Amino acid sequence: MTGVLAGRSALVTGASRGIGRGIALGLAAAGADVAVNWYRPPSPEFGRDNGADVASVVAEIEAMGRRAVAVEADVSNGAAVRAMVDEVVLSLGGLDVLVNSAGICPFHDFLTMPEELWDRVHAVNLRGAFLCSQAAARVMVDQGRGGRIISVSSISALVGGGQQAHYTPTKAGVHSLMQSIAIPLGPHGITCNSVLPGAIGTDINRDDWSDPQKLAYLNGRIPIGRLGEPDDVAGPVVFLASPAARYVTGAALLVDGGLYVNLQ
Ligand SMILES: NC(=O)C1=CN([C@@H]2O[C@H](COP(=O)(O)OP(=O)(O)OC[C@H]3O[C@@H](n4cnc5c(N)ncnc54)[C@H](OP(=O)(O)O)[C@@H]3O)[C@@H](O)[C@H]2O)C=CC1
Ligand SMILES: C[C@H](O)[C@@H]1OC(=O)[C@H](O)[C@@H]1O
Repeated sequence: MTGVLAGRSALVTGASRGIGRGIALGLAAAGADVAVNWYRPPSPEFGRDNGADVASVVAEIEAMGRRAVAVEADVSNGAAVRAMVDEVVLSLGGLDVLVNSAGICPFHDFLTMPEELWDRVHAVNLRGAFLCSQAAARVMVDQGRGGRIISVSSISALVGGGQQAHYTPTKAGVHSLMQSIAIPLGPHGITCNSVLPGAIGTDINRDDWSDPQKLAYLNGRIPIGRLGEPDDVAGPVVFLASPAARYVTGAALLVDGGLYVNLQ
């Protein structure tokens, strides 16, 4: 879908690596200028500093002839999110597409799960999607030319995970958020949808999938015959961002190679 997003400005959260990075590159390949969100943790115990990763994403987008800007913000922090959106509008001249991709999933047993971990996963995954969607929607409404809000939910919105009692409710919540905000934003020409990726190889599941048995099990359940890659998610997101999807709102699109339907 080369060029379908020419003249559009997009913000992708959590775009320093993984699925968000793939989406940022996909939107740029379709013609959009892209703001690349990343998060610098306050100290190493909260994660690594991925400043170098985000610089390489910006460079790749610029090499396609598109404008790109790196915007640092913790998506769970309302003031930081609103400042980020202001910065995007200043840098790119507006905002037409928001993709909520930032997310965390520190696997943990349910019985010993600390409240703080539950709160942090909800803050980044669900509160972050709310804050970014609200800030972006305010700009889109003021601009008066419609817009697109697309959230990366998950197959985990539909099924459980034994080590993911904190995570799966956030992914169900993210899709539910898109359904609810599709209603007030529809009259402004802003569509709100979610994509539900299945098993996509990124840093988020690197440790979990280091177990060869688990990897073989997952591979065996996917009718398409392989795990997903970030670029597999980018195509459906570009579609939802494109004029072709103008009448699609409040929808959820599984992007899982058939994993969900393959019970036996
Ligand atoms: N991989 C999979 O199988 C699936 C993933 N998903 C979802 O896809 C999304 C992306 O995950 P994936 O690419 O796999 O994971 P990665 O761990 O590779 O990437 C996570 C991204 O989120 C960013 N991030 C984390 N915390 C924050 C924060 N507080 N503020 C801003 N950005 C933050 C990271 O930024 P930084 O580099 O700066 O730390 C990074 O760019 C998540 O929402 C996840 O739930 C859904 C279904 C399947
Ligand atoms: C992090 C997991 O491996 C991954 O995230 C999801 O949302 C998928 O359902 C997988 O569980």
